[in-house]
Amino acid sequence: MREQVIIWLEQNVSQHRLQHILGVEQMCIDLANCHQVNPEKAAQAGLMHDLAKFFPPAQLLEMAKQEQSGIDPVCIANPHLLHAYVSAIVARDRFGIEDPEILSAISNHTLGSPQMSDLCCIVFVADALEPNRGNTPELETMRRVSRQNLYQSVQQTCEYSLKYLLKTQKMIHPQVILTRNWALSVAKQSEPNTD
Ligand SMILES: Nc1ncnc2c1ncn2[C@@H]1O[C@H](COP(=O)(O)OP(=O)(O)O)[C@@H](O)[C@H]1O
Repeated sequence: MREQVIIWLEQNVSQHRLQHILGVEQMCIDLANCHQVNPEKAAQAGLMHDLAKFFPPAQLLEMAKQEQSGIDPVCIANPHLLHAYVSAIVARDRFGIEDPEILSAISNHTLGSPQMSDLCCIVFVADALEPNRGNTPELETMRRVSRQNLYQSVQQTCEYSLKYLLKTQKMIHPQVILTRNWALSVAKQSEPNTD
């Protein structure tokens, strides 16, 4: 299955994106081991999180509309945001993934979601923090936190994304704010992992 997905990715995403995807896959495995999550599921979700990354906007909109009636206005304005949701559709229809936890982790990797599972949290933070994202002090600190407190890591990842969107004057999808508020509220209650 992994080989099949990689062959498909080689034909459907850039080399640069494939390196990112493999970085996410590996970081998902590491974080899953760290936070007692199933590493095979985490690896599959990481490997398939960006299947639709290079689908054109019209295709993303069409595929999303076939699954759900109401596409929200921010996604209509920026259909690229739908690549996470559509990647889950491709994982299901092209690769036969039926596990709702894996499909949900793929679907939520860009915006997150309040009450999301630990598997979802892992893919969400690994997408932002895998090694190919760079080695700034801020990213290094965030990587440390991702091993210690998954919810604090989700909070930081949301804030990192929000800072970027504000700085570059991009439209903000409100779901990331809901995710950030949820993660903030649970972060303090969760036990730090002293690994
Ligand atoms: N809350 C948000 N609102 C609007 N755009 C967002 C939001 N979060 C991420 N994006 C944008 O959506 C695109 C996809 O995000 P992401 O899946 O994290 O992609 P990448 O792996 O390319 O960074 C990026 O251009 C990112 O800036």
